[in-house]
Amino acid sequence: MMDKTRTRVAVAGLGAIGADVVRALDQGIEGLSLIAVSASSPDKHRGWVAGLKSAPKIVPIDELAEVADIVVECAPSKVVRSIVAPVVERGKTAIVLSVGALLQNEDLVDLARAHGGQIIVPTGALIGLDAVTAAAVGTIHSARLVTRKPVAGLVGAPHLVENDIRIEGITEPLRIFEGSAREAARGFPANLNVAVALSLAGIGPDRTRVEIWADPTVTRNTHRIEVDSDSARFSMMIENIPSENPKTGRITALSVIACLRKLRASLRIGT
Ligand SMILES: NC(=O)C1=CN([C@@H]2O[C@H](COP(=O)(O)OP(=O)(O)OC[C@H]3O[C@@H](n4cnc5c(N)ncnc54)[C@H](O)[C@@H]3O)[C@@H](O)[C@H]2O)C=CC1
Ligand SMILES: O=C([O-])CC(=O)C(=O)O
Repeated sequence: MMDKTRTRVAVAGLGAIGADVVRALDQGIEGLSLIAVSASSPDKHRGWVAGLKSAPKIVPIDELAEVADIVVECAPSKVVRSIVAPVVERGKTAIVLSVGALLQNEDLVDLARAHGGQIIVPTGALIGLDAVTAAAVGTIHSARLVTRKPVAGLVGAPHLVENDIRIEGITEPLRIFEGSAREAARGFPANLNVAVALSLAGIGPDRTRVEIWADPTVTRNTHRIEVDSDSARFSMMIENIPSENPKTGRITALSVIACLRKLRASLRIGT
């Protein structure tokens, strides 16, 4: 029987991030129960899901909000709206990984506000959002992100296709984009969530500057942030080991798990 004091969590998408988050919930996170998952091809995942201790239900994404208190979105950006809207409309919590999609669906935040729901964006593949959100309480003068990714982490991005920029076979680092976080999200919807996360933590998608390099000399997805504010100046770099999905760093799923642990933890560290 379900323990009513536990918060019911559902996970939408069982790819690189979602599968790790499901495994962690199944192994146990204080105060949380894994109740349901969604997959684009349920039959492919049925055996794996049945083998979990918690044996969550597999339901379509639009049913997750009914059965869970918290829904973790780990799916492609095009389905973010159909996952998040029903959750926040019910005054519940959505943890969103496809952060870039929030820029095309800004009203989701208004919807959450109107119904007492909440959208949580974990630090994900980035570093330092604790410091950025703290600095944003004061005044941030500038925020900049420089991303370097191996070619495999960038191929197929709309910005490259639309501008006929070929990166397969390059032998030296090539700067493929410079612009705002909003433009980066449009041009690299599956590769630059970090730019949008930084911008939402700091000075917004239009003032946050982004540079992207396709770099055949790196094996890791590398992000450097530089922030100048009236309380501190800082720069930080993270070098992410790609997961089974070359666009996604391994640390991203761990960031979600850390975020879930914080929800009900007796000791909570960090902003
Ligand atoms: N915030 C951050 O720092 C980061 C965010 N991301 C984003 O997180 C999201 C998930 O990333 P990954 O796990 O690496 O992607 P992935 O491609 O490995 O997994 C996505 C999964 O969603 C499933 N899916 C597609 N449509 C669905 C539907 N209608 N219902 C249920 N499942 C569906 C796919 O079959 C796939 O298994 C992506 O949008 C990615 O861009 C990725 C890395 C870092
Ligand atoms: O660094 C990573 O692994 C993922 C990334 O850039 C993103 O999705 O924004």
